[in-house]
Amino acid sequence: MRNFECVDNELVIGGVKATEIVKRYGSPVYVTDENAVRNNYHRIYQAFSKRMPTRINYACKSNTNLAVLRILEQEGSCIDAVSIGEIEACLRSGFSPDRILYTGVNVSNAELKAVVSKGVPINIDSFSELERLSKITTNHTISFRVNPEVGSGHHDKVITGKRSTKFGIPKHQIIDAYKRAVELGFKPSGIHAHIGSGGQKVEPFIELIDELIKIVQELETIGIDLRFIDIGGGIGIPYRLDEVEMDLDKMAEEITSRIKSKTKVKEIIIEPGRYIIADSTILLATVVDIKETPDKMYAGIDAGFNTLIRPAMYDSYHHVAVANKFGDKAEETYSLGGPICETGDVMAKDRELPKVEEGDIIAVYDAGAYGFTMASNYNMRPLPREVLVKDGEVTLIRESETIEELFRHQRIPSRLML
Ligand SMILES: Cc1ncc(COP(=O)(O)O)c(C=O)c1O
Ligand SMILES: N[C@@H](CCCC[NH3+])C(=O)O
Repeated sequence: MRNFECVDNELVIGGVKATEIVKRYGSPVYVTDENAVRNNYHRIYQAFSKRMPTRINYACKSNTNLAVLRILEQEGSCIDAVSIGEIEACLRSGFSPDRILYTGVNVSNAELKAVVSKGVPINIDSFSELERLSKITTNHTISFRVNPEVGSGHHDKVITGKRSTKFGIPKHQIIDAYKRAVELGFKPSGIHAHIGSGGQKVEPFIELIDELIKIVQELETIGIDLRFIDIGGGIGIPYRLDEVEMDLDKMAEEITSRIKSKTKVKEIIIEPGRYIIADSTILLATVVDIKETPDKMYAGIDAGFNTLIRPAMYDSYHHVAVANKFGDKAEETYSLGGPICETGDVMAKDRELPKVEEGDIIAVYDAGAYGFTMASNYNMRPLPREVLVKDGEVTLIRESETIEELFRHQRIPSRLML
């Protein structure tokens, strides 16, 4: 969580007052600070690259805005993509196919063919996918995702590495997968696992690397030498004031020292999404309604789980502040309800805030990862704008949808028009 500048009692991001942004672009609006994205990328890249050759595959499912992708392309990042749509976004943003690694789950033949045709390396998730790919081509760069039976994450729904989840090749079958790939004519280049998202502890990553190293060593004894180990993403960030950042330096040291001393592997890949983009972005919303119930004060805002679903979906905590009363002391406890017709549509529960009035601007922190990318049109509400701020300048990077656009894919059969 970032410490934002306070000027004239107002929250300032990237040199621009939040109120100015809302005046110009309306609300709700996602605001991304370009310098923060660049700095986050550097921090994680440096932590690992000073120890061994490192590749950052930014997990673009966290935020696929093309401007964000351009920034990361300029920084030298590579990409973790999960769909042909994400691949297309990255190609359009200037990433060459070899800078993208496709890790799908339950991949259809149509998608496999499309990924092959784009020349993007494939990280295979199942025996079925391997066999189906071999019928399309065996002249393609592949690696395997293993289920390491090590899991971690901020919520049960986002822990991927536990035994028996839908992800990866079961640990006890992974050696056979490599043998089969070689038999089919492939030359597997690496191994991948992802334990889950948003964990704040280093230990699961150490457990993971120990598991991956055991597999790599066994492969080396049968003559299959891998170029890279990809430890996936999942590095959490402090969403609460009293949380501390995970010790990235310790994580990097523990992992890289083991790889270097125990395997022939030459490169580590990390796939951070949240770490790079979450705290770069705030969501600005306007207070439209105040309601006092017998037990609670609600401040009603114009952003609900259609705009940011994490609180409703995972009970996630996002820090909130009144951007136009940024220096004021807290006076009352409010819950921030959204405009969606569901009881669970509460962005923030029981927060101590300055006196909130209609027209105030609420800043929802750490909204850059899995914010816009998980937004929806539920209740027929158009998707919001996104803007980029840098050194006092604001640029629109996504226009909001219009009501008209909500109808563009619907068709009414003519017989219903009679
Ligand atoms: C395969 C893979 N890699 C990387 C990530 C990125 O995770 P995070 O945003 O927690 O770093 C995800 C999402 O959990 C993922 O599924
Ligand atoms: N969407 C989740 C993270 C899951 C990442 C995708 N594997 C979140 O908002 O925390």
